Amino acid sequence: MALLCFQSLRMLRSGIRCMSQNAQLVSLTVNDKTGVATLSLQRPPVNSLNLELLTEISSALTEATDNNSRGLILTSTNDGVFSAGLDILEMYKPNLDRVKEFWTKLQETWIKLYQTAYPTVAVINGHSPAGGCLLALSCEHRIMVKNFTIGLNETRLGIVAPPWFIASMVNVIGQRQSERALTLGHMFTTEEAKNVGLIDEIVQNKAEGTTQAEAFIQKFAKIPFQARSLTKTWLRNKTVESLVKNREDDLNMFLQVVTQPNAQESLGHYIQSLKNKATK
Ligand SMILES: CCCCC/C=C\CCC/C=C/CC(=O)SCCNC(=O)CCNC(=O)[C@H](O)C(C)(C)COP(=O)(O)OP(=O)(O)OC[C@H]1O[C@@H](n2cnc3c(N)ncnc32)[C@H](O)[C@@H]1OP(=O)(O)O
Repeated sequence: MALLCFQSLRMLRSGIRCMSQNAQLVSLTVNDKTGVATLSLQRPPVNSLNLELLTEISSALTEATDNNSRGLILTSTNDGVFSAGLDILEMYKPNLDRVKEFWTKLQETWIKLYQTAYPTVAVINGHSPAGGCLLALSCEHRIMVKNFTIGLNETRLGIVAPPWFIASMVNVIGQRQSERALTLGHMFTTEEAKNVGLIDEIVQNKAEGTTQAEAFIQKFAKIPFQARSLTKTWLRNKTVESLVKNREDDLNMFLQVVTQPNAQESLGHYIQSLKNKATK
């Protein structure tokens, strides 16, 4: 409690204000001087995206809009893992009602993040496989700390990246590079990701990443907000519409693929291999 008060006091002095008071799995703060919001994922141990975390991310994105944020930095409180992607336990031997809600919330969160009116920057301060990579790809600018990995590795798990995951990558690195990366399930090192254009900047640490992210958002200070946001909407509309118009089909396809016995078997082996690795 004392620590909380001390932290709040320190944040107030530096002009950082806490939003999302009820959130537990994310923190949302805003810098009152710049109007830039920071959304930090904080679901230990690896920010895997379960229904509850997705719900909090989605609410925080709306709150940043309602608060007229000038920009948003997406990052993790865990220096080591940005996000481990979708929580595999949501997809393994799933409860049907819950897994439907989970996928629908994932769709909603992606649509919101992909279309925010404000500029978005991912400060990728750790590994970022699969759904973690999707979050980063949905931002407008990606800054990554050295010595980590990022990519859409679904095929390695025996599952398939849905078309909107694929489109998010194609829009950033193009068809040829995406085809190679996705079919192999390749995880790029920070250096490789920079070379292929998957990320825009390499930094030494999160603090440097945050400074660079603020500088990126500051570039838009003199660009009229609505002109910018409408341009972004039109640039991204085709990609988003392809999901918006087919959400039910996408959900059904996901349920069909993920409940296949061979997909369940692959997920089961994968969970076990992660557990074995963790206990070594
Ligand atoms: C139109 C429709 C098309 C069809 C759709 C069909 C199919 C569905 C497509 C679904 C798409 C899925 C995308 C995904 O995001 S799948 C998830 C992919 N994620 C991964 O492969 C990452 C796995 N994790 C790791 O590689 C590592 O954990 C790490 C992120 C590099 C971090 O390493 P480290 O810090 O060393 O941590 P540990 O490995 O020791 O893990 C700690 C702890 O966390 C558990 N865990 C890790 N990742 C996940 C996860 N994604 N979900 C749930 N749990 C995870 C791990 O098991 C350890 O647990 P214990 O402490 O209990 O042992």
